[in-house]
Amino acid sequence: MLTFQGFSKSYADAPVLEIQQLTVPPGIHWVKGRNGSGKTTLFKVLAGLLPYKGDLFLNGTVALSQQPVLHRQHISFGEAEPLYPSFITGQELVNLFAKARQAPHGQAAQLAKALGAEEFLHKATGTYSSGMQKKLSLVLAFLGTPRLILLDEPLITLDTATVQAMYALIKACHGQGVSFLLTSHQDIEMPDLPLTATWLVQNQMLTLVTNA
Ligand SMILES: Nc1ncnc2c1ncn2[C@@H]1O[C@H](COP(=O)(O)OP(=O)(O)OP(=O)(O)O)[C@@H](O)[C@H]1O
Repeated sequence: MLTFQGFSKSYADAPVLEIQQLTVPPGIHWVKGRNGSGKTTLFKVLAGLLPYKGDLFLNGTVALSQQPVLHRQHISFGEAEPLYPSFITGQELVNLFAKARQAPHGQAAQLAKALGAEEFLHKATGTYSSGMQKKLSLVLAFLGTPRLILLDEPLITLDTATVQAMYALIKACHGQGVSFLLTSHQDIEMPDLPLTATWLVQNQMLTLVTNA
């Protein structure tokens, strides 16, 4: 699903990630690592938000650095602590993302309903609680037809019902061939999620810990 070749990421002269050759297969992957190990940096690179060296391929063919439009259509990213311009409404953001990602008709409303966001999307995001911002970020992450969804700390600030709704969405998308990379500091039980593998970001590398 995701192939790294001679990949590295540094901030100024400080190396954070160095992955010479690695292929992550399709599926649902849990990415673990200590604070500051490089998980968010990895996700931001994969989401096309940060520059890097080397090559990254999605499904063997899409070279992410050379096909930025396809890249953003195929990989979406839900940030750990999303922040939006306070004056814009959730619905305006949803409409923007739906258009940019060519989301199927009706998908945005379905996602908003499933994640319990429909009752507040008409309000400006500056009025949202952190849980409401998180729900909006999940709606945006699932919009369109991404092949890989990156969810950084998806559990933080979500209530129990929304966590279950998110698991159901992950499971449904996985059934349609979508892959996921998830991070979490909480050792949570995910009995309903068919986890493919667990990875560790450590010493600048991404290392396989367990195959499910
Ligand atoms: N914008 C930046 N400029 C310089 N260094 C940065 C920047 N962002 C992150 N770093 C550094 O990169 C390293 C990895 O940070 P990153 O945020 O990716 O870690 P993380 O594994 O997501 O951590 P956490 O679990 O605490 O969220 C850290 O040493 C951090 O100080």
